[in-house]
Amino acid sequence: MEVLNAMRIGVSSLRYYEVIAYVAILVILYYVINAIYRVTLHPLAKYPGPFLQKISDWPLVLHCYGGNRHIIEYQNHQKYGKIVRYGPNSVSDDTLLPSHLEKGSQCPIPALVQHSHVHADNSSRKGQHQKGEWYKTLDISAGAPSIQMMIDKSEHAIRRRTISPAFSERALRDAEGLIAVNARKLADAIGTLPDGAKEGKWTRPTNMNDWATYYGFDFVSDLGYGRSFGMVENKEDRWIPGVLKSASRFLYYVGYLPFARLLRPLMGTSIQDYVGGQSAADSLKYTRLANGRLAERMELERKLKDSGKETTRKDTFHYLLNNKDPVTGRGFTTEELQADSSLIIAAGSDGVGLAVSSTIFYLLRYPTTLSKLTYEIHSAFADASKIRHPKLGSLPYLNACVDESMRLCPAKPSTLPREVLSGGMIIDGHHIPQGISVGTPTYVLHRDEDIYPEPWEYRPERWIVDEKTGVTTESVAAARSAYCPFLIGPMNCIGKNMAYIAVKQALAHLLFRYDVRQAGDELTGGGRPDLEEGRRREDEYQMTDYIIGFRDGPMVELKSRL
Ligand code: HEM
Repeated sequence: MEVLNAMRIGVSSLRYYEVIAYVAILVILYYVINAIYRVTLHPLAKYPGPFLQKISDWPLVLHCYGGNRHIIEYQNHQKYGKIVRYGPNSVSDDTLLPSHLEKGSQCPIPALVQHSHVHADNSSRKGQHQKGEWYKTLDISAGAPSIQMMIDKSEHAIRRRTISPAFSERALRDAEGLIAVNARKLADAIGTLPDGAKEGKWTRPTNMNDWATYYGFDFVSDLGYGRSFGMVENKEDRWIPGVLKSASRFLYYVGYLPFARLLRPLMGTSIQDYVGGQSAADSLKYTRLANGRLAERMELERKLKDSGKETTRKDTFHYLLNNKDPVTGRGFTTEELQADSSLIIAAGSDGVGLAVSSTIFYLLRYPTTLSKLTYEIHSAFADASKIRHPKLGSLPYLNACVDESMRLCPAKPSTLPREVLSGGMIIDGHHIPQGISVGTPTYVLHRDEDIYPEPWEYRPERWIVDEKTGVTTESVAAARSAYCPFLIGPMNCIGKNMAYIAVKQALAHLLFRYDVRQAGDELTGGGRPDLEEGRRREDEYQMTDYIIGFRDGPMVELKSRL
């Protein structure tokens, strides 16, 4: 008691600035001791990585904020090797297991794609992992998790079963007609650019990425809600892609903030309109937009039911509003539907936009490839109305061009975090303990020169077995097995087949209708010598990584071929 009294007297006799100084010293001491622990006794202490990233998560937050995380990850793996510690509790692994290659395995699966993206269903199995904490901030504003946020595997499986009919073979067959309408509108709209209408004239320069992005949003909303945004034809809604980009940046870095869990309860409230800058406000604006789209669609469904009519068009939300999980009988709550509404617009639109604009960039950079692809498309279809599957899906060069674009520009280029569960897991012979975040950076993996010789080159031929080019069955199998723009396993992209159709429809319609050339002396959209290190390759289409790869350019001109 006396001691306590003495302490109280001691503290009360301190001046306020002395108290602040002592508190500051204690805080600094805490961080210094923590940093020393993280580089000495911490279970990840032996793994190489940049010093600041070993002791703090703040560099990662800055990389996400700056949009260059994929580039930093590439540089780190070049410098430190296959396993890199990129945060106090996080490691990434970028290469194939050498043992698989030596054995000449048909399916040399990358170390962490195998472990972290293909989830283990047996909960007692060693090597268990689940999606990391970062996922908890995605789509959080809706008040319930979206399917992508579902961390618990059995809960995810229920959600996936319920959503699956919207992406089934049958749904895809119905979808292609609608996607083709959107692709035709894209080609029509580009043709009405000034000058292009006059026969034999090139259009004025236009930004291919803008058009590809409008198309991505239009097809996703048409397919999702039965009503297109109409961005290709009208300017009214063209503000939406900018808001999504800004919102995406916000959700990216906020999810990695060391105090993210304290912020989560505030997310989705009007506080975001005032605190957190423009991107926080945009995140809320985007949520309201997605909620609004859903509310309209729910109202339509209600009216249809009241009138006893069946919908003639089965869009994605027709399935989501009416489906129940066949095993548990559970349907979706409104909050879950809102979260999936935000997810589906974001997941579908920019991924497809990126694949289309990056393909056009690389085709302009490689004129022989452009000629070969144009020839293939023209030989396959007598007129634009015939551009449909199964023929569209069977064009080997088009398939190879699309795969090569997504190899170089995967829509989610950086490490997607997976958390190791109890029992730990073994990666490349290393035991990684529980609680550690692991993952594979797709951008880095897709540039592994053992699997993709001359990895920076856009070479669709690497996907086609051909004696003349020296591409063997084995090399194509190796390239395929490490290829993961949609990830691998039960939590991969459910819209993968739809995305392929949308990308091929757009490219086929554009190249069928037009000759395309770069506008001006330089091909825009690539790296430049005056940019930061890692962004200086003129032949590499540049992405700004805010979860999804955002981009600009190329500026193009088009001339009608018909
Ligand atoms: C080229 C285009 C696309 C690419 C590269 C792509 C890529 C991906 C990736 C990598 C994931 C996993 C994300 C994670 O685990 O964090 C994912 C998930 C997802 N994607 Fe896509 N996507 C594309 C287009 C689409 C389209 C068109 C749709 C729907 C219309 C869609 C719907 C979804 C959904 C719903 C998920 C969550 C799946 C789940 O958690 O079970 N995506 N996508």
